[in-house]
Amino acid sequence: MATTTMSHQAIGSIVSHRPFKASLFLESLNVPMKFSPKRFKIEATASQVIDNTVLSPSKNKPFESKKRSNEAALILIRHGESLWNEKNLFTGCVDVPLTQKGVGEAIEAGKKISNIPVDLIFTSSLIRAQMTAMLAMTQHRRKKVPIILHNESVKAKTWSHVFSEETRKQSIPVIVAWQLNERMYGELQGLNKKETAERYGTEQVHEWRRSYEIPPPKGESLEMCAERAVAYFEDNIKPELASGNNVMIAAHGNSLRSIIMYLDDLTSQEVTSLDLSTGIPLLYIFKDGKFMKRGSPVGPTEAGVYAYTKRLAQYREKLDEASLN
Ligand SMILES: O=C(O)[C@H](O)COP(=O)(O)O
Repeated sequence: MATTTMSHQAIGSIVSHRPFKASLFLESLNVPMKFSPKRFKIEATASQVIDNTVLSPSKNKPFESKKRSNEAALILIRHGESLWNEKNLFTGCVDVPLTQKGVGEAIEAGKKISNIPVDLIFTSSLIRAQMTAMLAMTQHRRKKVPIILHNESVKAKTWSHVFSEETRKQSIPVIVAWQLNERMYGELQGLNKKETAERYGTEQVHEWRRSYEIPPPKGESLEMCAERAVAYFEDNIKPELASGNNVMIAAHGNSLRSIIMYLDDLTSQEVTSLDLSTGIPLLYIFKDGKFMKRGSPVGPTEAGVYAYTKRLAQYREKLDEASLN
């Protein structure tokens, strides 16, 4: 699992973000709600949130929806713990499944976002991200069925066609994109992270893992990973958000770091101290062409905190609780 490596300054700037302004988001969906001042409790039900979204046919996806709202939610989730996270091995593009703990993290992440409408899911082509997306959706209040689209060949597409409009409406298309894969870790894939640090030095390994420009031997730098991941985001995901579709992306530590760098306008220096925990969902609202970070929801009926890591989320929660006592 990833550890927190944010500098104090960076932590200060992140934890100082105000809690998730669900009001703004829900108001835009015409959801009647009451906030209790304590913990900003949202009393709108999930069905109110979902039912205020209007389904309609659309462009290239079979089950798309169109909103009355000019806002859309974007949820980012790094996959839960994988079997190689557990063993502390560099994984990169090696396709490793989740551990039991990772399964639990994905389910917990799903509970936190269970009230946020999801119209489209993007995942990498790696099983750990796909498992995370699917497990998270088992917790969703709306109980729509996530269905992986198979557009890799005409046959795959025709053979997986759904013939009922009603069934399609009760489904969420899942789009698999290799561009969202973890950065390719080159000759580090399969090596133990601690042993590699002992062999090459902590500083060198930190540079390979966290710097923007420096690639690991025969692998991708974060910059190279960003070139494909951010281009994919701009070409395929942003237009969906712009047309009002609520999107969830289940991907990886570094493909998401590069997307967050783009969304939060981080410099290549700032991104070196950005580390993501497994299974912490992050919510953004896309409105008027801009991304606003809203937080990591702490529970389906509660406001969130803005935190990239579990430790920061817990820290922020404690601060919030202390300020209310
Ligand atoms: O590919 C891996 O090993 C991890 O998923 C991410 O690696 P990192 O912790 O070095 O970013």
